[in-house]
Amino acid sequence: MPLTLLPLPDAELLLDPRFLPPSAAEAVFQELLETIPWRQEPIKLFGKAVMQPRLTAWHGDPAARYRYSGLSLEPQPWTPALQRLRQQVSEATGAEFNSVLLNLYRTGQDSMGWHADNEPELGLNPIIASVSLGATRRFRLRPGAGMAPHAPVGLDLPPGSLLVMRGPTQQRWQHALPKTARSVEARLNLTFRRII
Ligand SMILES: O=C(O)CCC(=O)C(=O)O
Ligand SMILES: [Fe+2]
Repeated sequence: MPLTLLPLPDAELLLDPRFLPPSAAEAVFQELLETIPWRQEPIKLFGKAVMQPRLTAWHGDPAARYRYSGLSLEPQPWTPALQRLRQQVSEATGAEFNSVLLNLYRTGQDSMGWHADNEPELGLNPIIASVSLGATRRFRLRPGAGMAPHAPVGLDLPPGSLLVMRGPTQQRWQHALPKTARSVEARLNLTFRRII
């Protein structure tokens, strides 16, 4: 299936809900669960170290160093599964990526708060390609500071889906992966990025 442009003002958001066929999505989900060195990292919140409510990993080319919420992350090397996914994502988007941030949401209580991926290392209008595996969770978007009001947007991201954020999306919008009270299995998300 092709990537389809979603109608959101001041954003370029494209979705292919079936980027990977179900069997391939399930296979790579299991492979990543078993082969990625998952860690729970602290972040600094108002000067205090707090554990992130999810597990993470950071892989990429050796030069793709990244500062994220007060952490300086050294990338781990590409694994065969990550290399394959990077190649497939590049073919689908026509873009090159030198790193990938992985997030593992173990239960509905794991989450990611409101933010924009607007770190200087990503450049002004970055392309970020997000692959989702495992349980379907709802991804949310809301206008950033200084933007015209807009109702919050919710997007269910099924396993094997590819969501592309590019153009002004990170300058104009924020996104989050909220907790859910529903009982859900683990979800794994990969955001392919280009660190400049
Ligand atoms: O889990 C998701 O879908 C979002 C992850 C995200 O926003 C990020 O890694 O910056
Ligand atoms: Fe993000």
